[in-house]
Amino acid sequence: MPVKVLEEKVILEHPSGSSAEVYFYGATVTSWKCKGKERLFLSKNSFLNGTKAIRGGIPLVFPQFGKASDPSFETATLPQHGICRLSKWEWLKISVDNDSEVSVRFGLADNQVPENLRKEWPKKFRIIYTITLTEDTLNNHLTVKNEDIKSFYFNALLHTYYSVPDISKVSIKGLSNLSYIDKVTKNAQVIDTNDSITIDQEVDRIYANVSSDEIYIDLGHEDFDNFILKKINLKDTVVWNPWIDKAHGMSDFGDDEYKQMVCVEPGTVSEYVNLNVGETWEGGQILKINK
Ligand SMILES: O=P(O)(O)OC[C@H]1O[C@H](O)[C@H](O)[C@@H](O)[C@@H]1O
Repeated sequence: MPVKVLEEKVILEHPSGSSAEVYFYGATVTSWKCKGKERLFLSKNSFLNGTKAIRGGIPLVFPQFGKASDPSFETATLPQHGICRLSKWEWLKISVDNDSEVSVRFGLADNQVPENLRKEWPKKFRIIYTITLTEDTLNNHLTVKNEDIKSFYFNALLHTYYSVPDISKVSIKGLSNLSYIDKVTKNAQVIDTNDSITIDQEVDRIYANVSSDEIYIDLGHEDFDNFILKKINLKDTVVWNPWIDKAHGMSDFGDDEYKQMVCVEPGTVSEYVNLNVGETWEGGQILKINK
């Protein structure tokens, strides 16, 4: 069977041997294996029982990235990163199943969000999340429909944790010579003139309005394929690694695990999308392994 529906998660299997796992909780993709290797990072300390957002894989951020800076804004009382990663999603079954791809769908409407979160953002909406697996790609596609009687604002982001063999060898290309907001130093605008981003300390950056739709994550290791990330209608990119002190401070993250991961997160977070009544917004990413 190319798709196994278990109690807590769905497993997609492609004839080539690639596979993916998606928890109903958060519709969080927790595993993507291809060519015999795990490509996503999932913390060994992550909660998987629905009591806390899953630490790893691809948590979904919506309708607020981080916390809103304006305390009077409509998303201001939501928890960090919003409601999607804290809600149990509906299984909308298999949409494609053939020799080249396996595709499944999950749904989340306002009335499926836990009551304590729903009251903090009482908008009517429906999200369809489509996950498609091929031999060497994973495609995550979101549609958000406004079913309210008023327009609403939102951020959306795919908080993707890549598994890396050694963070000191990783370089990220496609973001050089761009200004970013540095959340670590609280500097409003910084320009990195290096050809690529390397990580040897805590990194937490928001690159806004990135002109290229492709980002390359080079693992710098001959036994590991690199990644190409193609962004679809997601103009911003967040790069994050907690490094030593922040790693120690997270109960659901191993002290040394910062060496095995990097988050490269396409999203629309520098400005809110204003979605009119009855309208639908779409965005997503395609991850591809690349020699
Ligand atoms: O701990 P979480 O709520 O999952 O957030 C984890 C991280 O997410 C993003 O990458 C933010 O830019 C970081 O500031 C934040 O620390």
